[in-house]
Amino acid sequence: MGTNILEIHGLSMHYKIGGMLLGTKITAVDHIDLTLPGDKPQIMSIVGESGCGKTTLAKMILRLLEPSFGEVLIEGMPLSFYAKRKNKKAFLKKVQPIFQNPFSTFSSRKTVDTYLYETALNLDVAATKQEAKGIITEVLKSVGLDLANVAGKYPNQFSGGELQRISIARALIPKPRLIVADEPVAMIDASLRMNVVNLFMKLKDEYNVNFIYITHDLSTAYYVSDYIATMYRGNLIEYGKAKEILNQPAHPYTELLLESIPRVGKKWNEDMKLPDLESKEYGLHGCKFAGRCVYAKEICRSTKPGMLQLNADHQVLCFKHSGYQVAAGEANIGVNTAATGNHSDLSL
Ligand SMILES: Nc1ncnc2c1ncn2[C@@H]1O[C@H](COP(=O)(O)OP(=O)(O)OP(=O)(O)O)[C@@H](O)[C@H]1O
Repeated sequence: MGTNILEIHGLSMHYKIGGMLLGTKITAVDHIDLTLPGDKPQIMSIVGESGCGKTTLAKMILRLLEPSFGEVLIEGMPLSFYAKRKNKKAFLKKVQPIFQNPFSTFSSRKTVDTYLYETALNLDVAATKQEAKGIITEVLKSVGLDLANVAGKYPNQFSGGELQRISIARALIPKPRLIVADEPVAMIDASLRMNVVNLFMKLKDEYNVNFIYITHDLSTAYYVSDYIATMYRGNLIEYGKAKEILNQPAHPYTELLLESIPRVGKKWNEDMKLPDLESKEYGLHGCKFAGRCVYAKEICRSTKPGMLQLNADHQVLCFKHSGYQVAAGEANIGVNTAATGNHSDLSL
């Protein structure tokens, strides 16, 4: 068993909205624990609708945001290690980002191959420009492009799909252990999305690299993933092996999501209406999904569920699986039995 590629412990992010006095606090990521095993390269998708906290989680993994609480470890090393100036390069050699809009990744005034050479030389992957050229040729070939056709061109001379493939090639230059791709197909023509997603599957073995694929695009997520993490209003509500989640979704929200993926490129089912305002749901005391859940009982509204381990590869944040009992040491402490109504038999 290899070292876990990613471990997340009690990770939270609070944002303040509004002024110092009248402002409110939003918990965009709420005490998330998650482990991605490192025995073989994996693709883990983080799925959830707009505003559920996916980007905030990704930014914390990429060290672009400092968590309010908790920690992230990459191959056993806490991110705090990379905060030291001398270790910043080491982080970029291990973890690389791919962003949603490839046109904002590259400046319109610089040729894209300049970026590729800079990455190879600045991260000490190559000692000379000639050596860098060999590496760049190889990574571009891996994403189906030829250096001769890329060299000397500016971003606006490429399509979105081509430019995103160049971003992927650039991320591969240091042969990282983890690539965090935040909505990498969102700005690409629907017909080309599968090309990019298929590339992830090919590259994970070719480069022995793990991917975190953040997306609204459920069909590609379920197609490409080894692991799936579903988020809802800042909570990780289900996590586990993709096959198991596809065959036996345990959370009512994941069930709903699976019902809504008839075709590639499908986003969220427009019929899925929110009964509560988003910010109101964030502030709910119990399960954030209770207002939309057909199985919800009183306990779901009054008490925050704890993560329940269904088996070694599957966990869920839902009372349904514990027969609406509070799991010992899991649910939030200080459960008000009066608030839980007739659930006086709760085993805390
Ligand atoms: N800098 C910020 N200040 C205040 N609130 C923020 C900030 N960034 C994000 N939020 C809020 O935190 C919540 C989670 O946002 P986040 O962007 O992480 O979600 P997301 O799932 O990535 O959404 P999307 O798919 O639309 O990008 C949202 O309610 C959002 O409005």
